Amino acid sequence: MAVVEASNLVREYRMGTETVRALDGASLTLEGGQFVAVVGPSGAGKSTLLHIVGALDTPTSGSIRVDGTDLSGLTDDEASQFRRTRVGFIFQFFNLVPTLTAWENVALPMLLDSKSLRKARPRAVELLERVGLGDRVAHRPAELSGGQMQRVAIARSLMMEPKILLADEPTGNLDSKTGADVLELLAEVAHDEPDRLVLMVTHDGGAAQVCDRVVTVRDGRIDGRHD
Ligand SMILES: Nc1ncnc2c1ncn2[C@@H]1O[C@H](COP(=O)(O)OP(=O)(O)OP(=O)(O)O)[C@@H](O)[C@H]1O
Repeated sequence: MAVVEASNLVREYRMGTETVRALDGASLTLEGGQFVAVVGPSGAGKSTLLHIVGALDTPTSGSIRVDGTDLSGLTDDEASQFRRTRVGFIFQFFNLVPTLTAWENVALPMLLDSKSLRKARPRAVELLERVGLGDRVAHRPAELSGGQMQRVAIARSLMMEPKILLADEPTGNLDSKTGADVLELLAEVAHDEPDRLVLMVTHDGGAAQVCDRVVTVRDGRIDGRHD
């Protein structure tokens, strides 16, 4: 079963009397076990697409199913539960909590799910080992490099074992060597589990080399083949 099935997505934003069409009939089907890059000109609708796939935004029309769930039918509470438990998010500026250690940041999704942070420690440490940071579990974000902070964020995105990871410009704040290492790690993570999909919006020219598929968004539509 496809992890993402988007059909004819339209997203309009009202700006006073103007209407901006961020997505204009975007259709896309993505299977798991892949690392997919979303590229395209600035303003094309890439982030809007990613936000709809992550249930952070809802389309004006069209249908979207992610990991078997029809997102258009969710209440606000169900959408927030979906985001917390079924999707991992990775951002350009890492979004780590500065006062928490690396392992606490990784374990945080469990706390939000009413589980104790301490109980989640073994799994958080295991995930930090997985991303090459077994010797940094007690460091706070300020004591880590940019690349290390992004690795912590990747470990955190895996905490709830989601089938889909969404990354918005994950290398945008890293130098090219560190960025290449992070792309390599994301590719490994996508291939670790047979059904896992890593979907990444990027302007990084190195992405095409490590990604299994590159999807181009132009004027709110997916260019070319979309199945
Ligand atoms: N919340 C919003 N309110 C109004 N317009 C918006 C909003 N979000 C996005 N847009 C508009 O929708 C269009 C698509 O934006 P989006 O952020 O998806 O593009 P993008 O391809 O991710 O661009 P970039 O590469 O510059 O990040 C743009 O014209 C943008 O100005």
